Amino acid sequence: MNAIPTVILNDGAWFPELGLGTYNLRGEEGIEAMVAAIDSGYRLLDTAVNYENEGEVGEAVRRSGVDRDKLLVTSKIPGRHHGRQEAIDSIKGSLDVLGLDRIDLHLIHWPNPSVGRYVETWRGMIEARDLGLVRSIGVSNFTEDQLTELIEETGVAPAVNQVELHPYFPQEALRAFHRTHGIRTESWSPLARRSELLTEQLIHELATVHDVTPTQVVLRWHTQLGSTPIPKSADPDRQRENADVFGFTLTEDQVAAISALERGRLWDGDPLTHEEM
Ligand SMILES: NC(=O)C1=CN([C@@H]2O[C@H](COP(=O)(O)OP(=O)(O)OC[C@H]3O[C@@H](n4cnc5c(N)ncnc54)[C@H](OP(=O)(O)O)[C@@H]3O)[C@@H](O)[C@H]2O)C=CC1
Ligand SMILES: O=C(O)C(=O)[C@@H](O)[C@H](O)C(=O)CO
Repeated sequence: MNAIPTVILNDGAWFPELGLGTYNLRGEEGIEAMVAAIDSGYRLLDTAVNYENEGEVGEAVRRSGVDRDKLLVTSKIPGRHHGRQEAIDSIKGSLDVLGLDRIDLHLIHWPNPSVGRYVETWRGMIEARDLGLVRSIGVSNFTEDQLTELIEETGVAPAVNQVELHPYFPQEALRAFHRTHGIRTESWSPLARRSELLTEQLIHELATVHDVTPTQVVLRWHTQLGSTPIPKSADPDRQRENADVFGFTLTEDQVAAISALERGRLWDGDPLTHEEM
């Protein structure tokens, strides 16, 4: 398997082109699944306060035997912790639960526009970064207008925006905005949560052409769009399959054909209306 390549974020930090989602990976089984992923070459683990598994992620990092500086842990601030001081306190809480002395990338999980505190929260994140509690700061589920507001109010662009992105919802306009502002796109639910996406005829045809699996076609599409997918799998074989996508290249026409599967979000996760506390 080719090693997972890295890119450089707008703050100079390195960031993998593919990582592991950990939603619902919990307990001893969850820890073992994460350690297996790290053994297979994953270097980015994506968690959140609301996943209630930061403890498992920290334990997997310690058990893996891989140098801490070669691993990257992402966590996220929940809606109930919005506010400047609340954000700093939330990050300190995450560090405690993780049992780590630094979080590599911290995100605002959802903007929660009706609460109206994401700019204040962002100011707290900037402070936390300056205090050395987190290395990089970013957001999740932010729209173009909300990103613009953060940048205009604070002068600091997020390093990453983690958003719903898969062939059914390719987010072309938002990705173009990210490129203009040096924001790295990260794809959540990159496999569309194993919906019928993996049975699409086009995806199967391309898998045959490249002698890979349908899942690998989809994940390679993400990386060629310039986004970091974070597929979740509890299974070591599927984890290896998902990470082994850097040995073939889709043509531009093939990438465009996959993007043409667009049909919308998986569920009602529109950040202008969906809020999570
Ligand atoms: N910021 C946000 O608001 C959000 C962030 N996320 C993040 O994104 C991550 C990934 O998204 P998620 O929603 O979990 O969905 P994914 O698109 O990653 O799909 C996960 C599902 O696909 C299955 N799967 C994984 N690999 C394969 C494979 N090779 N073949 C067949 N099936 C496979 C998994 O099953 P199995 O485990 O059995 O392999 C699981 O059922 C989350 O874990 C979380 O970290 C997700 C949603 C929102
Ligand atoms: O997984 C996440 O990060 C979430 O924000 C979840 O709430 C996810 O959106 C979900 O599972 C909602 O059904």
